[in-house]
Amino acid sequence: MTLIAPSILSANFATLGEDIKEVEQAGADWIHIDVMDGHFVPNLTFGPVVVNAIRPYTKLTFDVHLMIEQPERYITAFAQAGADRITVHAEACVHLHRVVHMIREAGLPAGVALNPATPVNVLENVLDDLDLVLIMTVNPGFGGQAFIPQSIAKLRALRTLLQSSGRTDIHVQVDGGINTQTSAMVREAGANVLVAGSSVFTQKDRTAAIAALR
Ligand SMILES: O=C(CO)[C@@H](O)[C@H](O)COP(=O)(O)O
Ligand SMILES: [Fe+2]
Repeated sequence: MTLIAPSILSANFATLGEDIKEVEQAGADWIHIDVMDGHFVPNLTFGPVVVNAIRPYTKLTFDVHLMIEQPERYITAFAQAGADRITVHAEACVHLHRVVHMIREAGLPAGVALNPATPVNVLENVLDDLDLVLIMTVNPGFGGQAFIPQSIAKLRALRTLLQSSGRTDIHVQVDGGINTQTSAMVREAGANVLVAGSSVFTQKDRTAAIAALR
């Protein structure tokens, strides 16, 4: 089954709670929350205070995508603020194994994200502890960018790695440039969790937008 995770990066920040309720009613499975620090990526968004503020608006899974350096400094704070799962970037962690364990010790499923230029083999030694792999299909930092076509070959390489490791149960998430055209391609290549920002929030009919992606 394909899960759709609207990214609130493309929501209206002045009415964030209402936008979240609206996509929940429109059929969203998870709410994708992009945290950016202006260092790891050239953009700034929000921290645990905002996650805590929007928590009462939905019971949907809060899928927190940390695009920050040294994410280990903030795992506990996001867990306490209401994150249901946390994904960190392999490129942002000197001690990736330790950070993955910190997420699990906070009681949450752990994800690792890979930038477009990072090969899937960096996951080999942490795969046992993962619940999700996020293949970035754009360079992280902004919504509304074009899907990078090489991502398809990378998804296939990930599928081969998961099969050879006996971990076909791991969620394969894609993020960036997912729309009605690219969703079919990434699903065929093995993705089962589709993050979508602009292709959901720019549409008036969000129920139709989510259904079309699924
Ligand atoms: O993590 C990110 C961007 O770095 C995303 O989650 C974006 O929010 C996706 O936006 P669209 O490409 O779907 O507009
Ligand atoms: Fe994201």
